This record gives sequence, C-alpha cells and structure tokens, in this order.
Amino acid sequence: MSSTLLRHYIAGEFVSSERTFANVSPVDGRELGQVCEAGQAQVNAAVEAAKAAQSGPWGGFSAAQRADLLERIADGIERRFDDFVAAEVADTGRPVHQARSLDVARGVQNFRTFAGLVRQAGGEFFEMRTGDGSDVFSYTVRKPHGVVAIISPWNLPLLLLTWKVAPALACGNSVVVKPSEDTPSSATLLAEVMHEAGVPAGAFNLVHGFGPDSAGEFLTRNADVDAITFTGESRTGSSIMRAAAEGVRDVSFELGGKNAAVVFADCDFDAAVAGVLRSSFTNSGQVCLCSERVYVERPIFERFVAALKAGAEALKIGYPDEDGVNMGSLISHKHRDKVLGYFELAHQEGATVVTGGGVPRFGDERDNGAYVQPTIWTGLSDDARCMREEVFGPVCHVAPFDSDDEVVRRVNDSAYGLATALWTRNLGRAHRISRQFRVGMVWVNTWFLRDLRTPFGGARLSGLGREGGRHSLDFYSEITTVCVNP
Ligand SMILES: NC(=O)C1=CN([C@@H]2O[C@H](COP(=O)(O)OP(=O)(O)OC[C@H]3O[C@@H](n4cnc5c(N)ncnc54)[C@H](O)[C@@H]3O)[C@@H](O)[C@H]2O)C=CC1
Ligand SMILES: O=C(O)/C=C/C=C(\O)C(=O)O
Repeated sequence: MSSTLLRHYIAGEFVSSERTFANVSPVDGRELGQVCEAGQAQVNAAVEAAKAAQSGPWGGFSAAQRADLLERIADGIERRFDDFVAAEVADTGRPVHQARSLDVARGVQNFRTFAGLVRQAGGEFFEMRTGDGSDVFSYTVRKPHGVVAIISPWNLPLLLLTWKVAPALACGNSVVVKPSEDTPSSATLLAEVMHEAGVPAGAFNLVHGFGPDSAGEFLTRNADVDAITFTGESRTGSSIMRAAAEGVRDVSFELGGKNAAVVFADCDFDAAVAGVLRSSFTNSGQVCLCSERVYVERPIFERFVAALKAGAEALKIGYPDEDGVNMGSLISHKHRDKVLGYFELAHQEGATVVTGGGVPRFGDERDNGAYVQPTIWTGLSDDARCMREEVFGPVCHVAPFDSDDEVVRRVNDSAYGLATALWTRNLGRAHRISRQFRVGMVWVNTWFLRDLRTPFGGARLSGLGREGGRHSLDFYSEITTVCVNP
C-alpha cells in the first residue's frame, strides 16, 4: 500500500476525515495503519457525487463503453495483482495462495464476466394481436436505478465487493461502496485502479467506517440511494431492510448460512472427505457457504469421522506466506471471541470434541493473533444452539443418518437456506433429493464451484433475491416496458 492512512474516494478524489480508526493485523495483533471514518456529511457528499454522475459524462456511456471500462478495470487489477494480494493477506491473515487463486483472480473475473454479459444483454420482445386485429408489440429497455449502495463484509473482501461493483457499473449505476471496517485495504486499492482506469468522477465512490451510527447506516438511510446490495450477517440484513423500507428502495441480500454437507455410503470416500475438509475449513470456515452441519450415512459414519479428524489435524495453520499453509487466522480478536464462545457452548451442550476446540500456541508473535484450531464435534442434538446458529469459524458437527427422507428433513430444519453439498455416486438420487432442499444452491460431488452466470443467493434467513449472470443485470437495472400500437 502506498500509504498507511486509508482515505475515502469521493467525486473522483481521495479525501480524508478527522476521525480515524486502526486497522489491526489478525496475524499478530499489530497496527497496520489508520483508516478514515466517514461522518454523515462525507457520506452525503459521496451520494451526491454519485447522483450527479448520472447526469454527467457517466450517464452518457453506452453499454459497450461501460463494458470497455470494466475491461480496463480488470486490466488495472491484474497490473497491481501483487499489491491486491498483499492488501488482502494483511487485512485477513489468509494464506497467500488463496488470495492469489481465489480472491484477486475472482476480482478480475467479476469485471470481465459482467463486461461480457452486458455486451450481450438484450431486452425482451413480445407480439400480441388485439381484438380489433392490430398487431401490438412490446419491448423492454434496461436503465440504471441511479445510485446503488454497496455494503460488503470482511470474509472475502475483494471478491464480494467486485461481485456487486462490476454488475452495478455494467448496468450504468453510480455506486457508493462501504467495505467492512475490518478489511479496508483492497477496496482502497480498487479506488486507485478506478481512478487510473478513467472511471468518470462520481461513478465509483468509497467511504470507510462502521455499520450502526456510522458510514454504513448513514449510507443506507440516505434517501438519494435508489437500491442497496448487502452481504453479511442476517441480523444486519434486517436493519438494512428497515432503512430501505423508507422510500421503498430495492434490496438484494446475501446473508448467513448453517449449511449442510450430506455424505452417502456410496460416495467416493476419499473425494468426500477431501470435499468436506474444504467445505468446513476453507478460509478458516469464514465463507457463508461453508458446511457447519455434516450428515453421514450410518454404515460409513465411524470411518468418515476418523478420516475427517486425520485430515483436520493435518491442516497446517500458520503465517500466510509459509509453505504448505492451509489455514490462517480468523478475521479479528472480536470474531475469535465469538467463535470461542461457541466452542464453550458446545461443551455445555454436551458435544464430543473429536479434534480442536481451542487456540493453537506458536511461541511467537502469532500468539497475539486471532487463530483457532480446526474443530470437529459429534454428539449434539439437532436442536442444540451450536447446530442452529452460524458460528462462521473452522468448525463442523458430524452426525449419522439412516434414510433419504430423514436427512432431507434434518437439513431443512434450519432457519437458514443457503447451500447444501451432496456426496454420492448415485446421480438419480442426487437429482431427486437436490430439489427437496430449501436452499438456494446444491452442489453434488463438489463445493464452491461457481459459474458466475448462475443465480446465487439463499432462502429464508440466508437472503433475498438472486445475483449472478442475468439475475445481477436484472437487480441492477430498472426495466421499462414500451408497448407500441402501430
Ligand atoms: N457472508 C456472511 O454470511 C457473513 C457473515 N458474517 C457474520 O456476521 C458476524 C458479524 O460480522 P460483521 O462484520 O459485524 O458483519 P455485519 O453483517 O455486521 O457487517 C457486514 C457489513 O455491514 C456493515 N454494517 C453493519 N451494520 C450495519 C447497519 N446497521 N447498516 C449498514 N451497514 C451495516 C458493516 O460495517 C460491514 O461493512 C460474524 O461473526 C459472522 O458470523 C460476517 C460477514 C459475512
Ligand atoms: O460469490 C461467491 O462465489 C462467494 C460467495 C460467498 C459469500 O457470499 C460469503 O461468504 O459471504
């Protein structure tokens, strides 16, 4: 990073504020730098700039020009790939190889994908014969909403931010982005790339700060914001929805999950063990798609738990740039306290701790970091709080099951409904039961394999609406129908 003071980006300029807060490394607890905190006036200025951009040069861009701009932004991220990796790793403590292969690579891909999609996006066309014999035709045109507020979380900072910024700009909106207070760095770099790529002033704005009574709430309550897209905790989604109700603004929410993995006795055993290790422990369990409930068909239950335990104990926890490291820290000490609270609760609720359950000791500065051990529980009842609430850490509970109907019922017995992963060689069964899960996404013999054109989102507490492919174009557009009676 070029500076240790991270600033806002408003109306095409980097600006600071008097109030700042510390950006703290979750690897060793040291301060990485200071971040400006936007007050009400600065958030209002960002929204005003975004609104003004709609009637300036940005408002005149054609879809093809916007697509070209998105390609230039993707080129800009690629040119500064190593800076983005360093920013993401410093803020999150994740392994460097993950930031390279997932976070930053996907940031680039989001811009290229939505550039391609908006170039192809057509409207709809219908013909209808009326009672008097005339042929009426109707067609649709896509227009931007205007100003879109983007509130993003800390778990996959650049990936989730670009997943929203790219289609919002592709559709011609102006955006005001509020990244998580825990991960301000890659968003600031993205503002630098926007500046270098020649994004017209006001089309992309960035404000730093917190949620309640800070930049997040100021932004979502601003009446000139036309639509809000948010990824984060379900409770925060409810607060934002209350703010959006004023003025009946459009919302798109990707919220939490208490996802299940279902392992049938006929699965490819080694692939299923490797898959569940990934789905439970990737990014230290801090992906909304992670599996915290694992159901294993009884004939292979004991063998599966033993193999999963061996796999979890073989995961290497350490510095982000260490060779062979699989797991980094959690995002923050605050989040570690939350995860450790669930470790304690599991103990009180009668769990058997198969492995983990504590904090690794390194004997160096990482003991000031926010690490926890990968943890596996068995023996909890389906109504235990640890089975119903999202922990968002490297932990799963493994339970046996005996029939398809039973496992579908238990998987669906959740307030959440984001994703399920199935492991079986019987594709007939996979097709049959996939549709029975009350979730937005089902993976069969894989996990977190994403075609960016497919709908992404969840049911019930897991979200509202779908993004991805044309679903993103629909959310980020206002569609007008024109009916012509020739
Ligand atoms: N994708 C997911 O499912 C995620 C789930 N979480 C869960 O949420 C818990 C809390 O983590 P947080 O970072 O505090 O998540 P959060 O949902 O509170 O924060 C996400 C974003 O929303 C903003 N925000 C918070 N309250 C707001 C409000 N009232 N109005 C507008 N913006 C607001 C935050 O500043 C941040 O940018 C975690 O322990 C984890 O369990 C966190 C991040 C992502
Ligand atoms: O878009 C993806 O591929 C990943 C999405 C993950 C989340 O939404 C999350 O962890 O919050």
